Amino acid sequence: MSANRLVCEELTKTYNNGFRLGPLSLDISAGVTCLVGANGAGKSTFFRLAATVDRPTSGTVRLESGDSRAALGYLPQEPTLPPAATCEEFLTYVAWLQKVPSAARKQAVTNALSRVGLAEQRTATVRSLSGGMRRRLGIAHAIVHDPALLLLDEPTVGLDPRQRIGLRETIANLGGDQVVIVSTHLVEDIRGLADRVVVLSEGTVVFDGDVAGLEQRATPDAPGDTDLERSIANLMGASA
Ligand SMILES: Nc1ncnc2c1ncn2[C@@H]1O[C@H](COP(=O)(O)OP(=O)(O)OP(=O)(O)O)[C@@H](O)[C@H]1O
Repeated sequence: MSANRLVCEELTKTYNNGFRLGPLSLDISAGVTCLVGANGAGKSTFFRLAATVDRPTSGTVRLESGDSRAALGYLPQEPTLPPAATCEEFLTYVAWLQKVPSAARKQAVTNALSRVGLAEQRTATVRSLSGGMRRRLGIAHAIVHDPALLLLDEPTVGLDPRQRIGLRETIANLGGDQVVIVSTHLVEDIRGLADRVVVLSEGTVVFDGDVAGLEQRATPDAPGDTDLERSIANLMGASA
């Protein structure tokens, strides 16, 4: 049985513009966790620390993995995809980079394409894909090596409503024994996706719980059309 967890202990990151993330102490287990916050709340900063592409000012973040699988898949906010490559060529290259053994590479690419609903686009070039398909290819690139921890930074930004629904279904189906963390500031993403919601405001955790618990935080005077919108509006202003 898998026991994958992302564990943060007193994690902080300070920038010289005065912004400070944390201290965060979080234990995130398998399933989909949505990291929610207004622009500048610290979501991408957290992702860069969790992906170990940036170092904390203090504290620790580590993946505790119950098996020996590859550690990390990371979809940054603006992934770079090679326009002239086909989906298959690109993912085969990524699988090689991620040290998927050559005998298993073809199957890994097939699995990743089918998990994101791009099986029929296998031989299509990246430049011929729609925006939504490119986002899904970005996710395929993050999951081709079946990582224990999957970090998706604002995967639904820039998509039309239909594409967002499709992508949410793709992400919801990933779940399983992976720790999946999705950053978003879109309320409908949270409702469609989250097993757990962590709301950040100005670098601090102001809510950590499930969607039902989040809805209970709504107050009638807050802006928004639903309890979820009203509670998030409240929380985003919480540390202001
Ligand atoms: N490399 C950096 N150097 C200095 N300051 C930074 C750096 N990266 C982010 N910041 C600052 O840290 C704060 C948090 O930024 P961050 O990008 O983590 O927020 P975010 O929640 O991801 O926002 P958005 O939704 O706009 O992407 C901001 O004040 C930002 O200006």
